[in-house]
Amino acid sequence: MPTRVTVASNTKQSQKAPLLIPSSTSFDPNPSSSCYSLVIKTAQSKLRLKKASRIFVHGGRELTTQKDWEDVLKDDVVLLVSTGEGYVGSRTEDDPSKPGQGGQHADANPDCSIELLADNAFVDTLSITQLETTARALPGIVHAVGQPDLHPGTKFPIGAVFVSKGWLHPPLIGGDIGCGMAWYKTRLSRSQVEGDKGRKIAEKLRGLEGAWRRQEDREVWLGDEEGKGSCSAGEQWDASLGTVGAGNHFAELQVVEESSMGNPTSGREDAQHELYEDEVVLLVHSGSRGYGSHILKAFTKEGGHDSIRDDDSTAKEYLDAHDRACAWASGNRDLIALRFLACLEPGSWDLGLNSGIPLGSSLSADHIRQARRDVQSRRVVDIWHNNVEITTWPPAQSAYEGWLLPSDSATLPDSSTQKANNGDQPHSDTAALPALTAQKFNISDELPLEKFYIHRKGAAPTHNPSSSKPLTILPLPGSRATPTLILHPTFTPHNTYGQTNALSLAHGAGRALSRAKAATYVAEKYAGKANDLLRGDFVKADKRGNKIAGGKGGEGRDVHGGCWVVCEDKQLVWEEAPEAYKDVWDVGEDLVAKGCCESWGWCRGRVSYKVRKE
Ligand SMILES: Nc1nc2c(ncn2[C@@H]2O[C@H](COP(=O)(O)O)[C@@H](O)[C@H]2O)c(=O)[nH]1
Ligand SMILES: [Mn+2]
Repeated sequence: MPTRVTVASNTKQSQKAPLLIPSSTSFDPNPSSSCYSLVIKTAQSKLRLKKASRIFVHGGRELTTQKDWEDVLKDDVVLLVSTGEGYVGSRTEDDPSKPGQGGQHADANPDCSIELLADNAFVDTLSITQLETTARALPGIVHAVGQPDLHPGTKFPIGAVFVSKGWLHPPLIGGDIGCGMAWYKTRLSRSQVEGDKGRKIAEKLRGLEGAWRRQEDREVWLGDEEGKGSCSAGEQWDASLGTVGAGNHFAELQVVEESSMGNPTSGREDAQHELYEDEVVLLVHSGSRGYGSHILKAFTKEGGHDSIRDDDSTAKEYLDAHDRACAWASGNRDLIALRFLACLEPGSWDLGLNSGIPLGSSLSADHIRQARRDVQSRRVVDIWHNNVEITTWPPAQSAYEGWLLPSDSATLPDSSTQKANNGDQPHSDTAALPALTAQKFNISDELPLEKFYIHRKGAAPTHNPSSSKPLTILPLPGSRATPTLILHPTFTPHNTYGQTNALSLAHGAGRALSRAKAATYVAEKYAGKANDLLRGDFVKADKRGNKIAGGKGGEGRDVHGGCWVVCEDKQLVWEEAPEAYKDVWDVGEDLVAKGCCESWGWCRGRVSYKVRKE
């Protein structure tokens, strides 16, 4: 019987061709009638790899000897042909915790389904290779999704989702466990943040970098309502609670420019979880600061595990630590919001200011808990985009039947019958869930009990993981000077009720340029103008709300539409420039076209806070 294999390009693994290798073909690579020669010829003729010379299998093993071919050649194996370059993808061959044949983990699933949700959005081929190799090489992956914001990471792609069975993969979640985004309503009006007012507000954003209050107070902030448990990580890590952090974390004041959610006076009971035109909101993007990477280190290489079998006791330990970091990150976003609100709405949030209520004064735990409740009463939605979620799989159609179909979008459901959100936990957004669906939605009755794990490596969930109920809206941020779209997740036959997109959406526009490339390109383009790039009047909004950079010859062309940026780290000014990111409208359109969501409006950033050196 001939052996049925796939010959694929090592650098572009989606480029492939089937090949039948006759049983008489020699495993010894030297003769011209060898398996090696046949595969090389196929790569040359079918994949146009004229200089084809080396062959690998997933996991990185190179086929150079007769023994390699004997070990590896079997039906359905994928042979990756290189034109001299090394293996592209994650290597498993050197890792003793990953037994298997031919460098492939025994539980790897080379046939796992892989969806790429990008048609319009630019996607770097390296990220597609990373997506495919990760999906096929890591044990237990059953479905992988490249969101339209997919872009290359150090080893794994960002903007990706991996659903697994039997295995947990802490490195996929990465160090910023629980990173995510939360929107909060403010009482500011559009006119208070537009134009030069934005600059004045940016000036007011001070006292946001240092530690917040005392460790006892932070522990209460991170505690439960009864004061019985707390996700405090200890003083070392809690000291950074309430700070935005470096990289592309930010807290941004935005104006809702367009919304299809009516207006607050239309009597909606659950207006907290919807956004209306002209509202001014605060979008907070931050995670678990140093705490998450401390956890990752403890559970990876030095700790002896990269991927963990879910029946291993370490799996529970990791999940417990992960859940704490997620709760910590959520508490962090709430505290950042409190501190910002204290600057923005003076008088009401004194606990947010380190100078507001003297540290020594007796402050009851109730006072702190009340402040957290008050912040949560402003919270529209809070999501984690770096996390692992336990789920049943695939999503049951019946669970989402009756949920908004695209054609229903004009008529939003009456929320008067919906459960009020007391804001006591993240993701508790059920606002526009139709009463009909709310009654029908009983996930535990419908789904098999097998456990799967959704690993989100920079991807937003479509639902609240605690209740499994769909989220009403969630943010799709572009960059510090481009819009944030308001997405409404959908579950229809078009996206197989959330299976296609692995119950997830893009978490941002995603990088078009690596940090290194952006630093060189943007720094050159705006040489000597780092400070101008932070001015709201240096960039101009086009009709879709995207800003056209002032740049050479266009300096200071515009006054309206700009976002004032606080970023006292020059390197970040370059690395985080809007030019470094994909077009957020392309990303949104791809998700809509794939039936994964509807776009319900957009917000324009007016003041974006990254970092101050104080
Ligand atoms: N509205 C803003 N969006 C921004 C800003 N900086 C980055 N971004 C977007 O957020 C995501 C976050 O990605 P992550 O992988 O770091 O979690 C990123 O893809 C950008 O699209 C900003 O200042 N304002
Ligand atoms: Mn993030």
